[in-house]
Amino acid sequence: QTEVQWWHAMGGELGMKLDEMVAAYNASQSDYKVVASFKGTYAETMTAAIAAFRANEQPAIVQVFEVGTGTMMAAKGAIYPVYELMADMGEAFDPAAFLPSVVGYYTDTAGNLLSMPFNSSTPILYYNKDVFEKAGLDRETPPATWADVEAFSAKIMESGAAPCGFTTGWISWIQTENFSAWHNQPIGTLENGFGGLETELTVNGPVQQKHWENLKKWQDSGVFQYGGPVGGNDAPPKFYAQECAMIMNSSAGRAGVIANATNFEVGYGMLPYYDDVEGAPQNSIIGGATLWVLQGKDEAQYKGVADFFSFLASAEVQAGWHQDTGYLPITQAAYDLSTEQGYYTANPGADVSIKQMTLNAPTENSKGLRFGSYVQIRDIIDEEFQALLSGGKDAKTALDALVSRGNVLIREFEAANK
Ligand SMILES: O=P(O)(O)OC[C@H](O)CO
Repeated sequence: QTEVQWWHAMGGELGMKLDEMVAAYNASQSDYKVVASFKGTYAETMTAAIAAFRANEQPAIVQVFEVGTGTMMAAKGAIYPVYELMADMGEAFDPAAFLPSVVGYYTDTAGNLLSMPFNSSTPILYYNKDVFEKAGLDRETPPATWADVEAFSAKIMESGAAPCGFTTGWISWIQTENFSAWHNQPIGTLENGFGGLETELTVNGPVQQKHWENLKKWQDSGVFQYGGPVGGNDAPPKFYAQECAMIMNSSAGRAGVIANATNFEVGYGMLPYYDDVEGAPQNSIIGGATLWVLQGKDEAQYKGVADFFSFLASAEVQAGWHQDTGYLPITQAAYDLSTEQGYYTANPGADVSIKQMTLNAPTENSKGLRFGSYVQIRDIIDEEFQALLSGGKDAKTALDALVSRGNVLIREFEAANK
């Protein structure tokens, strides 16, 4: 039996579902054994894999979050592009089976799919229906606009239904990147970096500035409680404990919500938007991760990888993963099967993520983003946001600093990868 190592970043409920999926694969055949190892956050997993590659101790498969794509694409000698792997191993593979918004994110300029789509998400809004009702709000109506979020939060806090209006995961991914796409504002030049390495960040526009200003104002008045840096991992507990009535988080937060929000009813809504911004709401962009194959393994292992990828992409497995976790159904077949199985009818709100992703045809501001060194730029976003919250900088100064510090990293990346 050939062992195939897979390093991943799925903790908590997501990790348990992943382990179940791997066990099902291992039980389904006897040639290969996939060994899944949890390596921490997305950033930690990626750093660990890069270090392991240098020491020739890399796994065959590593899960890398969407913002690591630029870095992985540039690491040419280290990666085994998935389209090449599947062809070399004689494994049938049709990239057209995946949704265009997912494939487009991981395709090179020649149209080749470089990494294996696996867990794509998009951020949505979750709210506490019971708290809404206690506050005299309609329990079936989530806020549509940021003005609604503010007004609903005031009612919730004044009535004593909950001490905080809302919290959020990922200031970078949700309140900056997706916020920009949702309002049809550019994150950077050259189609948010898809058009080439000579790109620059432009995420300090007036719309983003107004939003960061508001987040600071809402933090000061208690309407908003920050979910903490590193992905906003402190946000879900505030929602589960009914401290904050609303949370904006990954659609894949659904698994955690179902497991932990057991004594109140949860409603689902799209991300709020500012209704005075032309073109909003546009569409949200994907997050989550894909599976990258690393060089340096023998053919038997790569055959195992190819076989495992076919298993992961099958309609049954993808539909199960989507339904269990809240990740998007990344193939049309997984969506059709979920529909046929009655999943969306039985779980109202479970399709909010899909509706939001496909609300409008993507513009060059809302296809996603691709910048070099973006993992480090994410850290800069967190740092500048902290500086804003602590009162050290105003929104304009923080966003301007984010852009100029980020652009230095992008220039260095461009110089190193020309
Ligand atoms: O928590 P996930 O897997 O939905 O990913 C969120 C972000 O996209 C990570 O960059």
